[in-house]
Amino acid sequence: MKILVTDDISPLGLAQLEALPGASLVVRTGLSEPELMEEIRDADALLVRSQTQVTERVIEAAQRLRVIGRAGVGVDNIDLAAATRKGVVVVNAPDGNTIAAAEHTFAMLIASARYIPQADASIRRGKWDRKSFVGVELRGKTIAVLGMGRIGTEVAKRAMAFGMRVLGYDPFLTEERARELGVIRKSLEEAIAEADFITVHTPLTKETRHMLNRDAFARMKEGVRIVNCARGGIIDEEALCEALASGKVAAAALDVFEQEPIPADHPLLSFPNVVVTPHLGASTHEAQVNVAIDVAAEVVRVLRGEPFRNAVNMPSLTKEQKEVLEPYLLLGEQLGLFIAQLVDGSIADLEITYGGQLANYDVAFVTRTVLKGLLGYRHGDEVNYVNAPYLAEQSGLSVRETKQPRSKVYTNLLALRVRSEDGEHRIAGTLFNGFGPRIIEIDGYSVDAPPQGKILFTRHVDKPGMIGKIGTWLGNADINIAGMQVGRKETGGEAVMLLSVDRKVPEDVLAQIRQMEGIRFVRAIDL
Ligand SMILES: NC(=O)C1=CN([C@@H]2O[C@H](COP(=O)(O)OP(=O)(O)OC[C@H]3O[C@@H](n4cnc5c(N)ncnc54)[C@H](O)[C@@H]3O)[C@@H](O)[C@H]2O)C=CC1
Ligand SMILES: O=C(O)CCC(=O)C(=O)O
Repeated sequence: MKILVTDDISPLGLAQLEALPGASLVVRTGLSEPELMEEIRDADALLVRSQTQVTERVIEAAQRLRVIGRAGVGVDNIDLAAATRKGVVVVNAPDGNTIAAAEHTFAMLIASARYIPQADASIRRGKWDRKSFVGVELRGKTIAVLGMGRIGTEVAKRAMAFGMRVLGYDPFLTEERARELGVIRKSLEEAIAEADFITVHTPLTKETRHMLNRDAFARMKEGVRIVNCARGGIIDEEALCEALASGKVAAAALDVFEQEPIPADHPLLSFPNVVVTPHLGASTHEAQVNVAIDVAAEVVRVLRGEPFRNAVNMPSLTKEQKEVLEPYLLLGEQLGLFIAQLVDGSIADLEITYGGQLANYDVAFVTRTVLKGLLGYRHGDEVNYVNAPYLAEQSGLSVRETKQPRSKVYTNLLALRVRSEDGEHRIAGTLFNGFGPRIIEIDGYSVDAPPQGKILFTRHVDKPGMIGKIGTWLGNADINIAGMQVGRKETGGEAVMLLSVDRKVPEDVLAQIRQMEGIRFVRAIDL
């Protein structure tokens, strides 16, 4: 198993990966895209920080890749859509560098308010200039924190400790949470218009790209100070240069840039009131150990097939969710796999009904397992929990989830209905206390069978001798029957039968059974 590491990641984290049986760790930093494409070809896992650009071409070149681990928060250097398409799970380490980034933001804010780097440089040039570096105090000033997530919140707390009035803008910041933190909740327009200092802490997304643009700078106070320790691109650098040149912006402190490394002749570097660092927000010993240990543990979990917490391109389960939902994950996949084998032709739509207590949970992950079972039957190993929803969408399958919390018959119910060119099929399952997952209904007939193993499923006329004849065909083919379940709605109507068999019923035996008088439908199911 090859684990490729292409950025500087703490050896304390990598040790966990080296300890994996059969793992071979390959550390190669500073690779060009073609070199990375070559190196990733036979890799099972890739670990990066922010430097490696994991492009679509790189992901497509990988033949065995299962996981990309990002030792840090931002994943804008990874083509998530390409990873999802390819079924590669992307995990990050979102908690380990929060404090490092918040403290760096404050270091930058104070450095720019008090001209510390400029004064330091002046002394080193042999001067003792006390007039050029008169700064501003933080106490009593207003700071706008754009993005009140982990880092923004820590920055807000520190700003309050300095006696600042803190305005918070974040679509997910509730009034209650803002009050709890002592932050004044504002719209983006209000926040940037009132602030003496503006600091950004959002990810770089389509919405946040150039969030601070010409228009935004025009609305700001004269002499505002800007800090960006989140991502280059959230601030339009051209607009910032204009605002610095006009004096609208008194100072800027930047750790991140639209292009990294920032070109030495970049116009921003010509402003003496701009303080810069080379993307050092997470560069503390503590943070680098934290993120390396966290991300390596996640990658180990993915490689071992264990549940992981911080997936970026699929939902993760909390410990509590996992405890409740785990048996349904298996049931969902088995029901999906079962119904896929009942259907002929392409499936147009799928309805998943969550009934009883199950309806009260976030069932997104269960839906993924159903899709994996359903699509995996036809597309094989190419389908996994990461790309199943994408592949469903690609194949034009419409998926509908319905919830019926008041299901009276079963405490929990998971039912699938698919519509295809040849009609409709339905299957339902539940979890019986002490008996595990059971199939309880197929095409409207009540049954009670475990969703596993090799099964012969028939729908036939309910008349004497049918079961015996089918049994004889199986006996002639030397196929042992391990269990049997029958179900019918009324005597003499139609019945269904599920025979657990020791090996899959081959096509020639199916053909013989299919020709029997009274047989309506027969399938060899392999779960
Ligand atoms: N300079 C550095 O070395 C580091 C930079 N970062 C950057 O900081 C960013 C934030 O990190 P965390 O606080 O840990 O992430 P987080 O996910 O906890 O917080 C991000 C917040 O931004 C908010 N947000 C998203 N879109 C928004 C929008 N359009 N307007 C306003 N708010 C929006 C979200 O609701 C969320 O609360 C990361 O995405 C990363 O790019 C993180 C660590 C180190
Ligand atoms: O890996 C690094 O040093 C950068 C950290 C960062 O930008 C992040 O975690 O988003």
